Amino acid sequence: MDAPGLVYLCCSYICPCFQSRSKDTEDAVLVKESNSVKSSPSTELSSVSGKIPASPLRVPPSPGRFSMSPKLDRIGSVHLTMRQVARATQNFSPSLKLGEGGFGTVYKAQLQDGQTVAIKRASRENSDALRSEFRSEIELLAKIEHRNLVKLLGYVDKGIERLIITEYVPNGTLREHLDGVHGSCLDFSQRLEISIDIAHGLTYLHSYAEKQIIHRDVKSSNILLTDRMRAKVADFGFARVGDNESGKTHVLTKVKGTVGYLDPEYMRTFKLTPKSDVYSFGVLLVEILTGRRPVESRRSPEEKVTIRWAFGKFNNGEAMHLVDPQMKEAVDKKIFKKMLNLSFECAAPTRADRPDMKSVGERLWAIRMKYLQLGRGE
Ligand SMILES: Nc1ncnc2c1ncn2[C@@H]1O[C@H](COP(=O)(O)OP(=O)(O)OP(=O)(O)O)[C@@H](O)[C@H]1O
Repeated sequence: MDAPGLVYLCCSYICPCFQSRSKDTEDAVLVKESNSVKSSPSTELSSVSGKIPASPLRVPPSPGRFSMSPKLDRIGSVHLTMRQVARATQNFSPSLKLGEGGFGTVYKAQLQDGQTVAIKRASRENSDALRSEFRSEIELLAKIEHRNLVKLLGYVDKGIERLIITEYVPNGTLREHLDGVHGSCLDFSQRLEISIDIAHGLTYLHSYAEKQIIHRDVKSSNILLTDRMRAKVADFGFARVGDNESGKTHVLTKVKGTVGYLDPEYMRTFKLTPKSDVYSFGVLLVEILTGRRPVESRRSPEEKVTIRWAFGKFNNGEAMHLVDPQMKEAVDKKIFKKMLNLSFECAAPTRADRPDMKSVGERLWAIRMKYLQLGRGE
């Protein structure tokens, strides 16, 4: 890491934003409920300063969101009636439940043509409040196609039911794999490939999608894995369209995201840019390398905030103490340090010090080259 980056990080960790969140945001935390015990709940923070409405229901239509198109129910390749959905999910059978998030419940479903899909069903009690989130997810997903992003297949909006049909990604979440829930733990090479996949998915959103998209909820439970351990970024419920076309550098908006992954500058200023995703990616990269969640509440105070703990160890020359003990193979010190360096740069407190997602992908790719050369004994 270059010196300025380190200086900024040091300042931040002496007085970390995790602890010194501006009072106005802390006073007005609107929590997007998460029933998942495994993942950190996504939250929505809103200013009470008067500049930004406190309630999501009072937010005026913003130019950053697409308007609801009447043809929306024709998007995607899968068009289902509620009766077909009921059949495909065996009446939303608990046995087909894949998981639960702030938006509702996700089911595995088998279509009549044999195709397996995932169906996200908005919870009834939240369906009105979450309607805009639902629309946001639909409209954004409909416009993207990339192998590292979960693909939207269809959508149903009938009466009180709101359902999103996406490709089914069969191998659980990244967090589950770091927890060893699926048997063997991820080895270093898998972690490196997964990091590259995530970086590529985010680069597409930031730089190559029809409109710039900021995900806003990059975290390990939103990364789904395929049978071949390729990663796909999921859950666009919080995604926002960026404002790069009009030449603006940021979008002014309520703070949404998940505690521990949230960009401190965005939390402080309400200014959202793709660099907020870069910050979350930095936190996620530390999680991938160490296996630890961004906030480990049961640990001693100096180890609670993983990135701060990791940065301290790294600066004390103890980088190799950070290797996830679940990784059984010997991890090359140089390669590991390069990855840590990159994660700290991404999680720099000031966004100007963070690289953009495209160069993060390129740097991970260069690390991969080095890693492969080492494996060949070059
Ligand atoms: N396309 C999919 N294929 C397979 N499993 C999925 C798919 N989408 C979601 N899941 C499963 O359902 C769970 C819940 O997903 P969901 O996106 O609703 O919530 P979350 O991201 O875990 O939480 P939150 O919405 O609060 O951030 C995921 O953790 C995952 O296990």
